[in-house]
Amino acid sequence: MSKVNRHIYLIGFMGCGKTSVSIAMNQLYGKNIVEVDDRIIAKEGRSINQIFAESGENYFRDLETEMLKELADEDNIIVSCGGGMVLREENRRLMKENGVIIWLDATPETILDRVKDDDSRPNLKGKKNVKDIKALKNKRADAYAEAADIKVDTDGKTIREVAKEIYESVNRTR
Ligand SMILES: Nc1ncnc2c1ncn2[C@@H]1O[C@H](COP(=O)(O)OP(=O)(O)O)[C@@H](O)[C@H]1O
Ligand SMILES: O=C(O)C1=C[C@@H](OP(=O)(O)O)[C@@H](O)[C@H](O)C1
Ligand SMILES: [Mg+2]
Repeated sequence: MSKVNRHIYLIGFMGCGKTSVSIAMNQLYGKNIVEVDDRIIAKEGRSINQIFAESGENYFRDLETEMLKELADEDNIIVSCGGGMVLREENRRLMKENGVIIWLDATPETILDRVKDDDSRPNLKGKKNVKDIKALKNKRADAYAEAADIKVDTDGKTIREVAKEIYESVNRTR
């Protein structure tokens, strides 16, 4: 085991299932989970839509980095990241230093189907169509690929199946 601190970081585009899969990993395997978005909401006392509208995306990204630094000191947790966590090189480095990084992926069609009725994501405002999702996903693809240790395609799999696949592949590498 090369890394002392073995968090599991879930990364990937919005709607690929990071939040749901982390909850399933808690239910199935008793793993402690941290939802970075929830920590930010609690710290700020406002929604992500409000934070973006009132303080800007860059302010939100600063909070994400701050959270990653705080979480580095905790013990063996599953960290459900927001979809933009990988955008900063510093964040990718912090995750690499502290655990194994799992990239959850899905096709734009699947993503659209999963996010279409949810208005809690400011970066999807006015972009709930395959073309725009594909474009933003492509823009971020290199960052996800650069960060990831393991990629899991989630199309056609249940949340529990994805959780099981992650659990098994992480244990194989440990
Ligand atoms: N593998 C899956 N199969 C079916 N629905 C899924 C799957 N993964 C996530 N979902 C659904 O998609 C929506 C977005 O999932 P969420 O966990 O919030 O994704 P993320 O945190 O990556 O944005 C939720 O309604 C969730 O129930
Ligand atoms: O990809 C993004 O830019 C974002 C993804 C969201 O998290 P999910 O990926 O869990 O939806 C949340 O952090 C915020 O709305 C920004
Ligand atoms: Mg989420």
